[in-house]
Amino acid sequence: MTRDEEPEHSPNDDGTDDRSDATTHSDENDDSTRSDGRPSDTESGSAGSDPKPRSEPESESEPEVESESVRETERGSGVEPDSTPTGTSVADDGENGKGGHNGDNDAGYDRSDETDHTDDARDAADGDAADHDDGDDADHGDYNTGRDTDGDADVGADGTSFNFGSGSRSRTDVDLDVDEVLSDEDDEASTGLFDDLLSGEPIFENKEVLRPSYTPHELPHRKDQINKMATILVSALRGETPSNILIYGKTGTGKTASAKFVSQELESTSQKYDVPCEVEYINCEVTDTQYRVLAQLANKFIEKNETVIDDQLDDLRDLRSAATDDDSALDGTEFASVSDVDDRIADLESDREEMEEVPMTGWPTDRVYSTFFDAVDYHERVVVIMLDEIDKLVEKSGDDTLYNLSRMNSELENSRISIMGISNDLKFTDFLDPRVKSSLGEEEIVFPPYDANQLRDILQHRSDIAFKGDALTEDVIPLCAAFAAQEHGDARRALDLLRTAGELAERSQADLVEEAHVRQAQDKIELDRVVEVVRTLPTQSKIVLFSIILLEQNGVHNVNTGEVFNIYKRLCEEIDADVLTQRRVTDLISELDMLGIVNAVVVSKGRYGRTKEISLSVPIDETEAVLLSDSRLGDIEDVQPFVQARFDN
Ligand SMILES: Nc1ncnc2c1ncn2[C@@H]1O[C@H](COP(=O)(O)OP(=O)(O)OP(=O)(O)O)[C@@H](O)[C@H]1O
Repeated sequence: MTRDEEPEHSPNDDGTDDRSDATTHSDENDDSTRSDGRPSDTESGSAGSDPKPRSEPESESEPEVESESVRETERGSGVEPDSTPTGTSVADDGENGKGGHNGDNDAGYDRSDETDHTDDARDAADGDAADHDDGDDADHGDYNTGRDTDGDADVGADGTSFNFGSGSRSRTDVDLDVDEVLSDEDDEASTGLFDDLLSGEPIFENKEVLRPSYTPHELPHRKDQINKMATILVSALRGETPSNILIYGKTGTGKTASAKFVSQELESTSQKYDVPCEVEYINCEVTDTQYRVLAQLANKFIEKNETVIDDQLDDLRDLRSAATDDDSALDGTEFASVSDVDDRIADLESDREEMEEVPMTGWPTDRVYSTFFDAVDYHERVVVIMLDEIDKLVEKSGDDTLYNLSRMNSELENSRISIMGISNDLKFTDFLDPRVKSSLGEEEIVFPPYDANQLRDILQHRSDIAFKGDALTEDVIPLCAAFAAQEHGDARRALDLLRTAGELAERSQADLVEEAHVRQAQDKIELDRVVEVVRTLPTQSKIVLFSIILLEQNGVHNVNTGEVFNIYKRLCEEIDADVLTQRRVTDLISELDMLGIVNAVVVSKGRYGRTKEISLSVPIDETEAVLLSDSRLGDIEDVQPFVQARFDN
């Protein structure tokens, strides 16, 4: 029945991959560097061209260690300010010594302005003492001010109480009050590191609304697209089949958010008017084979059918017991007798029993298809199947799924389906069978990028819910909007920037989010991107990049391909990797250029011809750290000597 009846035993059929999986580097690429004579992906030209391999089997042991170190570096670069404005510890009575956090903890609050303690006092504090400290005692040599907040003695770690009333401290003034100690200990137990952080006035009212998972109720500047979708889909509420829709637009232009918004409205209106209409959403970046798409749909409909059957069975059993007592209960129903009701109950029970869930692997695709078909056609309804990132499905497994889905209506008896495909790749339809292409693209809706003013409106709407009143200085939203407008009008980027800026402000315990926080956020997001791109490069590209870094570290800037190739060869020998040709290395450098990791410019050298000058466009230390986190490059020991050796040549 289906065009493709091959079972698809995709390595991903375990249902475990997700977007993050899709960005980890592939083992296949690593294979390219083995010197065991096996065919090399990289040499064949495939590796290196895709910095984000999709849901292939991924190396699950992606090294985490170095990303930590990169994060450390970020902190060091001022991304996470490490001190608290003076006086913020006022509310911290008794907490300085908690768990050994004594003023220089790494949670972003620093009590260094009150560290004028004696060593003994510090010992006491470190030892989990109930050291009451009111935060404005920066200038005296005593452990505490005498403004003892509980009006009684303070107690050291060893159970000794200190009398601070005189402003001096003496171990001879031991005056231990056991109840006090115990009650102080109780206080200690109830306050701690997190209480301290929580006690600050948070900047956020509801941070969740800035996350991608949040579906906004208002979508400024998408009215036209939303109305067009609604105009097409309204026929579902009339029991007719809506045209298939293709939605295009660059990333972050609100395609998914708008489509989900319209779907929610459609479903709620269908409930209001009691019209059977359902929307099923599938993210094809995750569910990227025909088997998995059909299995997921089949299981969703089976679950819904079971609920419908259970409800009907409940009603029938009630009717049956009423009719057993009094025949007239059947008046006005389709049943003439109690035995008719029994027959219907038996039918439904057998239907329910036959509904078998599709396993995520193992069945022939044809069986999955027919199970899905039966499930969707079980009762009358209009179904809209929303295939987000539809291009990923086509790229991974061709257009068979779309072909089969788009032909179903001619065979379905009770139900009708309509497909809504969403893509940020405008060209993916070039790869479709012409019949699929024309059927799928009955209606097309384009989502243009947002400009800075539109992004500003979007941010304003969200920030009203996300932040406490007046938490943002007035330049924050325009700056986030301007940065994101440069990134092809990406609302996701704008929201990420705003959220990250808020988090940075919160971590530094600032009262307001300011322009500087947005700039730090921009740097942080950019660095995260670089780290991710570098981390997922094929090993050969990593070696080439590492060669460029080594040259730069040794003071050689604007290097040419020959120089890179020399170092590259030495590195390959060192880690026992295949050595590609210089021509191939030149290609890899061009790919790094396209990814924005290096800058390669062709310069004319007069009668010596033209040459490529290559320089690094990303932060050198962080990039090196990421490269060294690769287990193969991590094997490179003491690279310094041979870089120098190269210059000695
Ligand atoms: N007009 C808008 N108003 C409010 N929020 C928006 C708007 N447009 C986009 N967003 C938000 O921006 C983020 C990205 O939007 P969405 O996921 O819909 O983009 P997309 O076009 O589907 O991107 P991709 O192609 O990468 O999946 C989401 O958090 C979404 O809520």
